[in-house]
Amino acid sequence: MNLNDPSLLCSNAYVNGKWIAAQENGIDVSNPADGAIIAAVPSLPQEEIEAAIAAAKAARADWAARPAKQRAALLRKWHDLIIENADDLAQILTAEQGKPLAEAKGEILSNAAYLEWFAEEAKRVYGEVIPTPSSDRRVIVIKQPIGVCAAITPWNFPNGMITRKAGPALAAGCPIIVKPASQTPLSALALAVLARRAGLPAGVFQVVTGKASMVGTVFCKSPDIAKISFTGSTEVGRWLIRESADDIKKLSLELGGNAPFLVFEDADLDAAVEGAMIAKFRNSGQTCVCANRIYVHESLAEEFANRLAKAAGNLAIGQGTEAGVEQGPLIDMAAVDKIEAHIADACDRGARVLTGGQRHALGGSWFEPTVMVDVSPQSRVAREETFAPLAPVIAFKTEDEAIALANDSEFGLAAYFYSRDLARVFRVAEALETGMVGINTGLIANEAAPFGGIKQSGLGREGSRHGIEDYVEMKYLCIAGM
Ligand SMILES: NC(=O)C1=CN([C@@H]2O[C@H](COP(=O)(O)OP(=O)(O)OC[C@H]3O[C@@H](n4cnc5c(N)ncnc54)[C@H](OP(=O)(O)O)[C@@H]3O)[C@@H](O)[C@H]2O)C=CC1
Ligand SMILES: O=C(O)CCCC(=O)O
Repeated sequence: MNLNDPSLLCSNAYVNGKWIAAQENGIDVSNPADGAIIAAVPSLPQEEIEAAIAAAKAARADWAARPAKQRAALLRKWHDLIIENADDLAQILTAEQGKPLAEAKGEILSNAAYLEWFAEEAKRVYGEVIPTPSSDRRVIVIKQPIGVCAAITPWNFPNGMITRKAGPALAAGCPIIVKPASQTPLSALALAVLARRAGLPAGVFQVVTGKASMVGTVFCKSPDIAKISFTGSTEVGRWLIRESADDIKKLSLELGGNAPFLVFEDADLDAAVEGAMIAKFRNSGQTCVCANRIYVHESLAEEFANRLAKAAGNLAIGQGTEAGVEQGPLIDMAAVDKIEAHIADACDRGARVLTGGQRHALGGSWFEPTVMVDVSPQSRVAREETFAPLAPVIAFKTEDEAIALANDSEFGLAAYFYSRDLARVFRVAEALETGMVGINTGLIANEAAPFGGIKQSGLGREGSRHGIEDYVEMKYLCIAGM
């Protein structure tokens, strides 16, 4: 890595304003492109996680008491430093995660926007005065920070998932402790370097690294953690609910998706193919809102699949650091095993591979972008999140059938559809059982929008004015004797 500011490549955990170096039992961080070890971060013992919680608890009252404008100014400074250092942050991200540099920089810039957004939103956490049923009383609602928060973040957006959670927490007046994915802690630690540089006080923003189950248990069992925000697998989300049930802890959960992508007979086919390319192959298919199953009206299915296969077959594959590369390696070999299993299962049920279907000649965890047709709706790929570059095309006959297929899932994060019929646009959008719907677009996340799911895809929303509500408690003041 050739960084303008080498101090951003930090392998120390950040607790109470101090850096903690790895001992001999550190966690190796490797580059998925070549397996090379980039760094080792500490596997912190339980006492250090408890120390981080104690530091956050100690910092809480001062942080919450600061005027929102002051908190906003610090968040804004952090945001500006992230933008200034975006090229270095992108190199660190690509080195540990594999995605192309341009995508890495896109992640950094588009998610720094959440810090800016919530810095502005901090000043608008309004209460209410409610007219009462009796004239001698007044009802006032105030909103107060929820308390110390913990965030557990995944490897697919190692930078963005942190700013999305830290932004609203810090804006609302809550200290936050982040436990990044063990595969990608360096982006989190670089953010800590910049948070410190921006002037965020000790204990207000901390990054701990270590064994996930231990850290998760300490967060869940600590009476001093008021809320946990998690992005990752549904399985771990479920575990967090169970583990924190005794304390009735507040949870925001952004879990698995299985996004349907529908193309109706009145769709603009070029636009639909372009949208599917983004919705499916961004981050090599490793996003929770990735199109997982593509339902196309039977009159267009073959044509759509052929065009999609052509576009997918043209994607430039290589090291994320090479200019022009559009698909990096998958995060690890388990991801390769999963896509292979989904392809084999679909083929066993009669599907045809139009492009891809194999490990890429580059070896390692690279996999060819794959498009399949004649996929059975019963296939694993239609029922489980593949989290890899596999686009299965399934034909449908009627709008009702398409909606029923789309909704036939325990997940409800994102859905996409393409149609130029206004009445259908509203009908389908309202019928889809997901928290987010992309209509004639394959890209839906931005800081102004409430990102989140229904069903088993999670709880809470990130972004928009709603995002800060997850980090405040409402208190009702009943004033009598007026
Ligand atoms: N919604 C999304 O954006 C994501 C969805 N996924 C889905 O999950 C699948 C598996 O990916 P995987 O990385 O294993 O996802 P996980 O849910 O296991 O990991 C996400 C985060 O949770 C942490 N974690 C794991 N176990 C625990 C625990 N017991 N207590 C507290 N924290 C825990 C991980 O830490 P550590 O890294 O140290 O194990 C990581 O920081 C993917 O194939 C995909 O389907 C995965 C990532 C993101
Ligand atoms: O995969 C996720 O967990 C978030 C996706 C963010 C985005 O779409 O930019």
